[in-house]
Amino acid sequence: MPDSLHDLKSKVDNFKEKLENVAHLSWLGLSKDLSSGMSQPFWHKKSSPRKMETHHKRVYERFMKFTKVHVSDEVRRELRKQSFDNWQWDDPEMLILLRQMYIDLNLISKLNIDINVLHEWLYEVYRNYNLVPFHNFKHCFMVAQMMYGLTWLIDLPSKLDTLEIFTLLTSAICHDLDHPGYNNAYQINAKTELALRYNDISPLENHHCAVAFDILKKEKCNITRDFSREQFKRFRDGMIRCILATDMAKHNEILNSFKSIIPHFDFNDKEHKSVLMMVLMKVSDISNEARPLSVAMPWLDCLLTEFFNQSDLEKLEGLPVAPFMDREKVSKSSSQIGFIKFVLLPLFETVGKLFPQLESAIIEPVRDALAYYTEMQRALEEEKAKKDSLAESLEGDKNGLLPGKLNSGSGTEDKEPTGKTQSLGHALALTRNNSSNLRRGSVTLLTSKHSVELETSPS
Ligand SMILES: Nc1nc2c(ncn2[C@@H]2O[C@@H]3COP(=O)(O)O[C@H]3[C@H]2O)c(=O)[nH]1
Ligand SMILES: [Zn+2]
Repeated sequence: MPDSLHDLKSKVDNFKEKLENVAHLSWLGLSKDLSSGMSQPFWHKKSSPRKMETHHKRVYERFMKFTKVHVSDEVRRELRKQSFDNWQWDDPEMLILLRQMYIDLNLISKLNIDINVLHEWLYEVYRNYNLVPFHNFKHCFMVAQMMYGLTWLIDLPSKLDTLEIFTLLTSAICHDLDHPGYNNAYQINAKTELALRYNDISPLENHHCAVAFDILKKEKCNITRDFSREQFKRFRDGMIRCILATDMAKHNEILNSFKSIIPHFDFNDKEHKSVLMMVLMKVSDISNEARPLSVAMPWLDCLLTEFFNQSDLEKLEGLPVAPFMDREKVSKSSSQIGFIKFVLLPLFETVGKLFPQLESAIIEPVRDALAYYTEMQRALEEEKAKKDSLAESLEGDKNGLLPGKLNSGSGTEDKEPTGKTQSLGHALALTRNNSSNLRRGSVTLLTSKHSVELETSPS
């Protein structure tokens, strides 16, 4: 290698090393801003298998480096909160945080888990999540983090045994392994290999669970290595139940069986505990809207991106398309209003009967989210009505029905200076940035707390 090139390479290596060292600073505070590196969503990274391998290797190296770093008490406290912001942390850091959950729940010491085996297992789990918009490693992390937060909030260590706590956290981490980004309906309608293998019965969830046990079969990743036969059986039964419970086709069945035991719930009853574990999995899996808006909104974008990718493919392949996934029929607000009203709140409120602590921690935030999306929907409809009436007026004008009214340069749109806010009630105001935005159908919603750019659906 010529000297000048060698010199340049060593400078680049040096700079890379410095950058990685700066990354350590994030352990000192909680406000690391990675937004500059996020100009493109992570699933847009087009990667060849070789590039992926290199990327994984780098994640592994950074993760291993971080295992030597102490996680501050402040971060450990934050990790227990429902408001935890995953967007501030990158993948190696999230691996460290998952590791910390096992440590802080005393699972390592009580179940005699080799910490190096835990590292290998976590990395292998990470590698088995795909770069899809929603069902990726970050989602696995968030579900595990919610489960971890709930564990402390409702004091599970005093109600469940160590193996059950281990089963819950491990199920949360493994529950979407190798998700392809297309749901069960697609698998079944497209007659994919997974649907054939599992005879159309929860093909994805069966697959996630099978991959989880495949990973544990590797000796260097086997965190259950020291379990007795009885412990492993109990863990395996629990994992299978918890992961299969995340199939939304089972939603009503599980919720109803939980409702029926609430009046006489007994923490000494194995079956009661098992149903509770399934319900906690479900709560954690669909809990994004219990998070602050700044955390939840990007997740909704990810979810809708995955939905729309699927429905686009279904249209191309001539397969049935679910209306809630169809970009022609769904908006953020319509999607969330239905989901929160008919799925989230009935589930969360039922669990809240057994654990009143959930009221302020996750039920109230979900009610706030419902109010927010309801206002968003109202604003969209109002905007659409205005657009429709403007279009009608213009049409009438073209036909000579409204002489001079709109082309006099004093139409409603032109009268209002750019950025003027029109009141839409106390919680929310609708601002038009400028007339070109209006034409594109884009509005900005300003609430007392948040500001959100909206794309209205084409009319
Ligand atoms: N509309 C909507 N659906 C959600 C939300 N969170 C989870 N879901 C759905 O709930 C499902 C849970 O199981 P999946 O992960 O298969 O797919 C998930 C989504 O279809 C949300 O915030 N909004
Ligand atoms: Zn999930």
